[in-house]
Amino acid sequence: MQKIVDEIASQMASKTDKGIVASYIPQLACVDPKQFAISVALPDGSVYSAGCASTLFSIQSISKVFTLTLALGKLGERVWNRVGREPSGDPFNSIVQLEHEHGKPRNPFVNAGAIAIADAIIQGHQPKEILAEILQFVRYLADDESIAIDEKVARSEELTGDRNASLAHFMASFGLFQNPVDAVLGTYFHHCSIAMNTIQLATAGLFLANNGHNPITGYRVVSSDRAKRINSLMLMCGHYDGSGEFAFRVGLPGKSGVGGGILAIAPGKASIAVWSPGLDTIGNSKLGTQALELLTQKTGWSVFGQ
Ligand SMILES: NC(=O)CC[C@H](N)C(=O)O
Repeated sequence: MQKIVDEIASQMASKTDKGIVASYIPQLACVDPKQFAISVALPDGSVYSAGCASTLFSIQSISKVFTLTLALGKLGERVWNRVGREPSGDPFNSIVQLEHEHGKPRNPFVNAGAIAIADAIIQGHQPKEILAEILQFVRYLADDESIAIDEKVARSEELTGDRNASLAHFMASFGLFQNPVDAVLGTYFHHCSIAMNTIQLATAGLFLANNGHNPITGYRVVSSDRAKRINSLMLMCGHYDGSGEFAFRVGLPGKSGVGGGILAIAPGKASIAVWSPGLDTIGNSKLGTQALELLTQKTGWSVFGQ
């Protein structure tokens, strides 16, 4: 495995088109687009990495996998009263579907869906308490107490978050929110601003590759049935309107973030984190996708067959 990840990192280093760094969140535009990292965590707890695997990056929408998992734990099937489970076929921050579908987002991974999930998990608590709980959950999954929120990124998102505020207020106008919109948005912006490296992220995803069981701590995080369902949502919706292309090229459940990270799950085999900040036109990591495509070609990992 070490040889495979080393080969992938050296092939990615030679690519000239590394995509474009997200600029609508100004703090993300400051990141050097030449960076690349990959970590592959196996169910026996071993992790194989190449590139700048200990460099922290903004996990952005990958955090939506963790908040969905928490929401399912707190609300069970009632989560599906708040969000659907269908691919949107629209950009992550699109507002059009929301009007047709009376304020209920298509899935928990588009921005509107994740904002609705943030509202669902606050349950009358202070946003600070919920953020502490989200962070504690991610630290537990990654087995790393050092994971934190990048306050500069959170502030940058808040200052430029008009689109997300529009989505939130629009949903609230249907009477769907249980908490003040500002509290919900603050929670959402902050969980998107969690900073992690690929080693931590690949480790945090292991429960999804291991039937809901965290092989490092020995604890069950979710039932195997729930892990299967989270994986299916990642496959169908994890890359927004690029989900079909990602399934076609990579063949694994995956969740991307505009920070350039992708968490991909090969059920029963591995949890993989890649990071390269340059994005394609849809907002998914350009080299990250290419690296995962190469990895699945080399390993034969795919949920669709060898
Ligand atoms: N695709 C993403 O990673 C988007 C998340 C980002 N925080 C936003 O709200 O726009």
